[in-house]
Amino acid sequence: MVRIWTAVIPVKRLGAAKTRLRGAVPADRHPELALAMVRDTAAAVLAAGSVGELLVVTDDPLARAAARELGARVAPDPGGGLNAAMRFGADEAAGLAAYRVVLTGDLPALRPEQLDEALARVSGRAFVPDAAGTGTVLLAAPPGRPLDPRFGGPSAAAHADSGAALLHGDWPGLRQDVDTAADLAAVLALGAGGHTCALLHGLGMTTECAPAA
Ligand SMILES: Nc1nc2c(ncn2[C@@H]2O[C@H](COP(=O)(O)OP(=O)(O)OP(=O)(O)O)[C@@H](O)[C@H]2O)c(=O)[nH]1
Ligand SMILES: C=C(OP(=O)(O)O)C(=O)O
Repeated sequence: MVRIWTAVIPVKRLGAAKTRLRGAVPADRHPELALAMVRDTAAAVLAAGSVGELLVVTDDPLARAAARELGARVAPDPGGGLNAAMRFGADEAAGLAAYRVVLTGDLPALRPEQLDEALARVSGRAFVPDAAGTGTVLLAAPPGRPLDPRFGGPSAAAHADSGAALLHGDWPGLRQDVDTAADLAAVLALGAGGHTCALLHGLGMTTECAPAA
């Protein structure tokens, strides 16, 4: 039986987002890059067959508009940082009765089938580490189970220590979050989603864009 998940993506105000990525594109295009990555992540999540609904938790007006345009629901940022936003989206806005999965909004090479495959392997509370192995890109909780997110810093170890199961699989697009300019190059090599690729193409940073996922 295919389980249908409610996905949650938290998004920081774009003007304050992705500070470690600053300098990868001209400063006046930086918020656009952060938004393009959110758009590509959200579009791939919404295209996943096992996702029934996407909830974007943000106070950013442009991110709210983009999320709605894609067909996502929007919830306000409760304040208190990343984990508070994830907890609010998953356990309160979506509700404990749902199958819930949170993803970071910086996965522009995500492919829907990689997310479907990862979600199909979830039993209990579970997570997917990022490409570096230290951070987390996805945390899932089954009905009745609080999400208990521990993102920020070396969160893969924190999630494992909290009893979440580590999901194994060949999901390069899912794992490749973008924190630095080197991550952006990795995403281009994997095939960035349409919004991110178009922006980077316009800046002369890549010669071609594959069709969006
Ligand atoms: N709603 C909400 N989302 C957040 C908050 N802090 C981070 N996020 C989001 O959480 C996800 C993962 O965060 P990070 O990869 O650390 O992104 P970041 O904080 O923009 O990046 P740095 O400034 O480089 O640390 C991204 O989708 C962020 O937009 C917050 O306080 N509220
Ligand atoms: C917030 C996190 O991501 P990053 O370190 O990639 O910003 C995390 O992995 O917990």
